[in-house]
Amino acid sequence: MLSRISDAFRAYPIDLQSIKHLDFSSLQELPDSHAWPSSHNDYPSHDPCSAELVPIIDLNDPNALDLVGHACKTWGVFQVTNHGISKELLGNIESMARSLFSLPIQQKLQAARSPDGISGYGVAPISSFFPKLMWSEGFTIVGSPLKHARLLWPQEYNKFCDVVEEYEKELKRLAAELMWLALGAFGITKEDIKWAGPRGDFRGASGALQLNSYPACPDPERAMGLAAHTDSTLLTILYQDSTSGLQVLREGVGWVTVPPVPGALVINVGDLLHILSNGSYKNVLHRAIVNRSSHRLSIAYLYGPPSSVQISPLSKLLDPNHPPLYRPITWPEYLGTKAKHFNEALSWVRLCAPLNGFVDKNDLNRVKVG
Ligand SMILES: C=C1C[C@]23C[C@@]1(O)CC[C@H]2[C@@]12CCC[C@@](C)(C(=O)O1)[C@H]2[C@@H]3C(=O)O
Ligand SMILES: O=C(O)CCC(=O)C(=O)O
Ligand SMILES: [Fe+2]
Repeated sequence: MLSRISDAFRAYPIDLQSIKHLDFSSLQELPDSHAWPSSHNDYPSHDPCSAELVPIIDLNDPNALDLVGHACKTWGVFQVTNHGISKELLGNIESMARSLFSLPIQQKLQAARSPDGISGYGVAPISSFFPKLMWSEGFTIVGSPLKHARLLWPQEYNKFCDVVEEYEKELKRLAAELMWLALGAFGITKEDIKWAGPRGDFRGASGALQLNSYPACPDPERAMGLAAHTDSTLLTILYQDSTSGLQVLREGVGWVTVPPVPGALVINVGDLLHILSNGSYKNVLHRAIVNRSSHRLSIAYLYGPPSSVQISPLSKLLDPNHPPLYRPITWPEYLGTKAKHFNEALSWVRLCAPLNGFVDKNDLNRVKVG
C-alpha cells in the first residue's frame, strides 16, 4: 500500500539516460521521437472568443462563492484575480524557474529525477503512456528541493530554496481559501471536513510544485508540449508566463485556450475534488501546446489532502437518489492508480464496474520512452 506521494511512480520507472533529445536548443528540426501523429489532434482548437471564455473571478467579489461553484461545475477551470499572491513573489518564482531551465543540459542532468523517483529534472512523469516524447522539460519538487538545488547551483542554492519555500507557503494558504469557496458553494462547512483541522486551514495538506518549460519549437503543429491529462489533485494553481499554450477541453466545443491574464492564476479542478463532490465538479482535461517563436514557462502547484486521509464523496451530498459514485482512496493510493492507469484511473475508483471493462488499454499501450 502506498503511503507517501513520492512512492507513486516507483513501479513505473522512466530511464532518462535512454532519452536522446533533451537539449532542445540544438534542434533545428522536429526529431521523429517528438513528432506526434495527426490523430492526437482529434478535437478542433479555438482561440478565446466571447462565447467560450474560461471564467475570470475576482476573489474580492461578494459573489465569489457562487461564481467559483458555478465555474467548478461547468468548466472545471477558472482564473482568479485579487488572490493575494504578490507580483514580486510571482516574479521571483518565474525567474528561479527561468534560471533553472537555462542551465546547460549536463548541469540539469545532475539533478535528474531518479528512474523510480518523483522529484528532480526530467520529462513529464506521464511520458511513459505515449509513444512520442513531449516538447518540454520539467522539474518536480516534492518536499525539500535542497538536495537537487545544491547540485544545480553549488554556490547559491539557498536563493532557489527560499523562494520555493515562500511560494509553497503562500499557495497553500490560497489553496485552502479556494477549497472553502468550492466547498462552501455546496453548503459544506468546517464541521463537515474534520481533516481541514480545528482552524479549517487544511494545515496537514500536501503539495507538489511542477516547473514546466516549453522551448520554441520548429514544427509546433506536429509537437505536443504536455499531453492531455487531468490532475490527480484536489485543485491545481497554475502560474503561466505571458506566452499562451494552456488549453482545456470544453464539451461540444473542442480545445479552448486559457489566455494569460497578467497577474491572474489559473485554477484547475483535479480528480480528488471531483470525487469529493461526488462527480459534480469537473476534473478538467487540459494540455499545453507549443509555438514556433516563444519559449513558455508555467508553474503548477499541485494541492492534495494529507497523505493518510481517505477522500470519498461528502456525505452531505448523498441521499438515496445520489449514491456515492466513488470509493474512499488516499492521495498516494490514487497517484499509484494514476501511474498505472493514467486517464482511466477514476474509473478504477468508481463504485460500479470500470467503464472500460477489465482490460486497461494503458497496459497494452505502455511503451518504453526514448
Ligand atoms: C503530485 C503529483 C501530481 C503529478 C504527479 C506528482 O506526483 C508530481 C507531478 C505531477 C504532474 C505534473 C505534470 C502533469 C502530471 C499529470 C504529471 O505527469 O506530473 C501531474 C501529476 C498528476 O497530477 O497526476
Ligand atoms: O503548462 C501548462 O499550462 C500546463 C501544466 C500542467 O498541466 C501541469 O503541470 O499539470
Ligand atoms: Fe496539469
